[in-house]
Order: sequence, then structure tokens, then C-alpha cells
Amino acid sequence: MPSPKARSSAARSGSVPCTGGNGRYEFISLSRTPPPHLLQRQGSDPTTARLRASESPNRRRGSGSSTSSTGGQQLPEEDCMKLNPSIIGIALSSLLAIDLWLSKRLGVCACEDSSWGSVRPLMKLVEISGHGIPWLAGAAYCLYKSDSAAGQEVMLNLLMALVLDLVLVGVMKAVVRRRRPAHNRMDMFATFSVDGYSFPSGHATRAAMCARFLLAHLVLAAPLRVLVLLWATFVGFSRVLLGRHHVTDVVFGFFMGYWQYNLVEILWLSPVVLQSTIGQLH
Ligand SMILES: CC(C)=CCC/C(C)=C/CC/C(C)=C/COP(=O)(O)O
Repeated sequence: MPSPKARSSAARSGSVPCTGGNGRYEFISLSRTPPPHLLQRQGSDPTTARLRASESPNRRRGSGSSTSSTGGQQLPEEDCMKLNPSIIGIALSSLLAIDLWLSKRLGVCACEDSSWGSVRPLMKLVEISGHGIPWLAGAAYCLYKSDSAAGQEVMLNLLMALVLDLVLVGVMKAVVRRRRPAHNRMDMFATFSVDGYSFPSGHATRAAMCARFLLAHLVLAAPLRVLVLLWATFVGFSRVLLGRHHVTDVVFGFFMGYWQYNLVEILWLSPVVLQSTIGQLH
């Protein structure tokens, strides 16, 4: 009997097992004309056997398409593609394997009994600092309290940026539908249904976008600017430590947040635009 491995590789290569006269299995390729001693065993005469071989799935599949030559043997093109997986495919699956392995190794605060479980409460504080609700509430409060037109403009645009971020991340999560790491405990506060998905990290996009926003629109002393950058980096890193995300979710989240800020600049709501919009509504 051929081993299951031999059987499956035979199926992939387009050959079929058949028993020889001595009861042992021999493999013949469906894309080649079988040797005469096997042809005689397959049918009453060589012509019938050759006809059966020409009806094989490989021949049928390859009949309409072009073929490639490998060492003198004609193979259907789709089989050649299976035998030569693309470099990009191999690179992507290797990256994903490294991502899964690294994310699991770094998820040291994923629960209380993890190796760094004692710092989990601190990581959850960092998580809250990058959550959408405090940021939306903070921006709305500052808008309400601001008595200068410039301050109101900045806060209104920060609000718009935060809403835009929620929408874009939500759409992306719903499209990609990547599951969160298996070691994640889903005990986050205030989540949408799409937050069951992992890619990209909403905290990372928000942290990157808000950091750029604050650095561009607030006059901050150098130590505070450094603090803003450190905060954004730490929010992203804490997502992996908490086991909430894979490394690639966070890295992509940072890129996405960075570009989202460019979009905010393009869509910037100026008082002139606002007044004309309000005027058109009336
Ligand atoms: C006013 C209103 C509807 C606010 C919604 C804010 C909200 C629930 C944001 C979700 C924030 C969140 C849990 C994102 C998930 O972040 P990941 O880093 O885990 O992707």
C-alpha cells in the first residue's frame, strides 16, 4: 500500500496508483502515455487503455489551455503554477508565521498569570489613554470650553479626525476580518462589534494620528513633544503586550494613522468652509 503522503503527492502530480502483476502498486503519470506493459493491464487492448488515459482529469483540464514543457514533458500551466509557488506567497506566509510567533512571545501581559501579569493593570491604563471615548470626550470638552476661534477650529478638526479614524478602522476591520490572537482575553471596555477583529489596531491608528495632530497644532515644549511620541509608541507596544494584537496589526495601524493625518489636513474644516456650509444649510 502507498503511504497517505505518497497517495496525496500522486494525486497532486497527476499520477494514479495501480497494481502491478506482483500485487505491488506502481505509479503511472496521467499526462504521459503509460508504458505498454501497463496499458495491457488497464484495458483489453492498448487503444482502449490509451483512450482512458486521455480522459484523465489532467488531460481534460489541460485540453483547452496552453502547456509548458518541463524536461521534455508537457504539463498544463496551472499545474506548473502549483509546483512553483510565487516568491511573494512564500514571503507573506513566512512573515505571518514570524508575526504569530513573535506576537505570542511578546504577549507577556495577556492575563494575570502571564509572565508579566502583574503589570497588566498598568497596561490597561495605557489602553484607556488611547481609547476612542476619552479622546472624543476630551476634544468635545475642549471645543466647548475654547473661547478663541483658532482653538475651536483645531478642536473641531480633532473631533472630525477621531470620527474619521473610527469609520476607516471599522471598515478595514470588517473587510480584513482577522481574528485577534488566541491568547487575548476580550475584556476591553466599550467596543463595537468590529472590534472583535484584530487588523489594524485602532489604538495604534489613533495614537499615530493624534500624536501627529498634537505636534502640528499645539505649541509644546521639546520634552512634551518627546512625551507625545513616547506615549504613541507605548500605546502601540502595549497592544501586543496585552495580547490584544499581532505585531503586524500595530505596525500597519501606525502607518494607517500616519496617513490618516494627511487626509485630515486635506479635509481640514476652516471657519470659512464652516460658515459657507452652515449658510447653505439655512
Ligand atoms: C461616541 C461613541 C459612539 C464612541 C465610540 C468610541 C469607541 C467605542 C471606540 C472603540 C475603541 C476601541 C475599543 C478600539 C479597539 O482598538 P484596538 O486597538 O483593539 O483595535
